Amino acid sequence: MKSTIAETPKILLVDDEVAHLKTLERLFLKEGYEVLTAESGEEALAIIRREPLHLVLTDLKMGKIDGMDLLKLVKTLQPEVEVVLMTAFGTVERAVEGMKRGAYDFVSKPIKRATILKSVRQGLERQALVAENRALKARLAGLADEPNLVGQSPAFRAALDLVKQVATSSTTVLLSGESGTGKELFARMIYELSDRADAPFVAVNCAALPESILESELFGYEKGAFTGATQRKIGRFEAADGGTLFLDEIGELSPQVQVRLLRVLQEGEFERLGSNTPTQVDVRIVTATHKDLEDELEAGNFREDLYYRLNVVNIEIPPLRRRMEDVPLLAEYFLSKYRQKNNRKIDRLSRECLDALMTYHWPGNVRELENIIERAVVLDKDGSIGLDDLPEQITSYEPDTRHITIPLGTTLDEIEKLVMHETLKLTGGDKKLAAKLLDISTRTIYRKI
Ligand SMILES: Nc1ncnc2c1ncn2[C@@H]1O[C@H](COP(=O)(O)OP(=O)(O)OP(=O)(O)O)[C@@H](O)[C@H]1O
Repeated sequence: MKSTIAETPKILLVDDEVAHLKTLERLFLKEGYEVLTAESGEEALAIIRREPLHLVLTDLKMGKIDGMDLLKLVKTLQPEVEVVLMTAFGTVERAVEGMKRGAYDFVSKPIKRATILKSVRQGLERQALVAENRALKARLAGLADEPNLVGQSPAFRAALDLVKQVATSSTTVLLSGESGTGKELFARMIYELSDRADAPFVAVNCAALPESILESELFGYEKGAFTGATQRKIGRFEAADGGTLFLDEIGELSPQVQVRLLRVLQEGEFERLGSNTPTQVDVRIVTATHKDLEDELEAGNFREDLYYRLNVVNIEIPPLRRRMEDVPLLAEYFLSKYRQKNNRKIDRLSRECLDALMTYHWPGNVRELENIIERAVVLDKDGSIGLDDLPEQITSYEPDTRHITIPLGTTLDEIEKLVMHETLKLTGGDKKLAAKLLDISTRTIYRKI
């Protein structure tokens, strides 16, 4: 059976017998694989560090880094890559030990063509299955567990864990995070997981209404309380009685409304506008802000006593650019959402499209990503979302050159070189300035170059 992998499989051959390595290379090239070769364990390690692979076929007995070492290194750096070991007479026991440590198979030298081809093909098939399984599981974990909150990154999970922890109490929660990070969704999640899930969830955006209207919206009014108050109206606090009131953009509250809110929090009661009789309510309050409320405290715009009442538990939702691992999951989620909604047949996001999404800095966070995928679904003509379906702000985005990403598994030596190189690029080749930034002497920088 031919391999079921869609991509061209990329395999690394490692053997210190050069003639043997060449024979193997020809054999696998003929099969249509992409083949990389290494004549030593050290050379192989350098490749494993930088190249995503599907399978490694390595001799067991080599110099300083042997096949067994490589097996462990592969399983550490690229755990999904399958390893097939080649053993000479007398090393079969080591090969069996290798299987225990995660090698897919071993073949004995002298190598028979049919045997090794079969072993590598099967190894590749398993690799593809494992990778696919993992992708599906990650997607399911993101989708099924919380129907509308998608994300797998540790930063996102930590915020979600906190939500689960506090949901069942009646504690006041302050959600902070940039615009579009999903604060409202988090508030709904707190509500859905709480004991109050059968009572109402009422959301008010404090920034959307002018002060006078906000006050009457929140607390309600009696007939005749002001011109136009032709009949009594209950406010959102009363509407949310027994349930949860979500106040979005809490940083926008006027001093007057802050005082009234503080009183509800302290005493569980308030008066409708135009009334002297207090109304009692039992409401759980969840608030959200994209502003830094501590700054607002310092600037005197927000009451300290109210801040401490609201901020009993603070859940910070990280901006999307700090959890880029979530971008592919969210993109897939929105693709399937808008594909269904618009009745479109689009099976995938192209590699280039995903790369572009992974490079962008997402100032508008998840909301921006959602809008972009919705637009792409509507614009798409060929059944696959490509670069041409993305707006210019994404395709022409130049990433910040002041940061570099270094994969784990890079040697300190290489890290040093990389940082020096990038710092010199940043200073336009000015070595003195680079030395200052790196906090080393100019002499050292010349020496290292
Ligand atoms: N983790 C997520 N999974 C799925 N959808 C998300 C997620 N986070 C945000 N969204 C979606 O992104 C959009 C913006 O989310 P939301 O309105 O909750 O953000 P917000 O932080 O309250 O924004 P603002 O501060 O501007 O009010 C919504 O359509 C929401 O459904």
